[in-house]
Amino acid sequence: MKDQLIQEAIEARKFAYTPYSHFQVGAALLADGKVHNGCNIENASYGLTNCAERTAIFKAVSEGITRIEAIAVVADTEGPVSPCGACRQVLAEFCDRETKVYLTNLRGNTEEWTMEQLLPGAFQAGDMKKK
Ligand SMILES: O=c1ccn([C@H]2C[C@H](O)[C@@H](CO)O2)c(=O)[nH]1
Ligand SMILES: [Zn+2]
Repeated sequence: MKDQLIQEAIEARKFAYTPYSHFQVGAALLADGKVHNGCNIENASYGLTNCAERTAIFKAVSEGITRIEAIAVVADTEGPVSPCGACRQVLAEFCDRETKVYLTNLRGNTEEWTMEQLLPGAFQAGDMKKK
């Protein structure tokens, strides 16, 4: 599954809309036995850019998934790509602490992280419960 997710992320990356940064990113996640992918989508108002990870997550959630089983992210970086803080927080909403996150690049340098390693002590819904 790891290799399939990476391959699907590489494919999705080709659709990245990046006229400003020219930095293409792809992501692919497994949920309920199905793979959902996404690419980064930039905007002339730069701050409205949506990263590949969040595109894949939002696409999957809008098709009814509730938990992510694994996710791969790829870019043409020196080492494995490193997801931004916003994406780490959004991932934390739909991943368990032990969910595998495969970070890689086009040269095949791959690291396996867990959600807990990616965002230790993430703020989650349960934290809003009053004692
Ligand atoms: O993990 C990452 C890091 C960056 N980007 C995008 C956002 C922007 O389009 C471009 C440069 O930051 O890369 C992602 O999609 N995912
Ligand atoms: Zn991001």
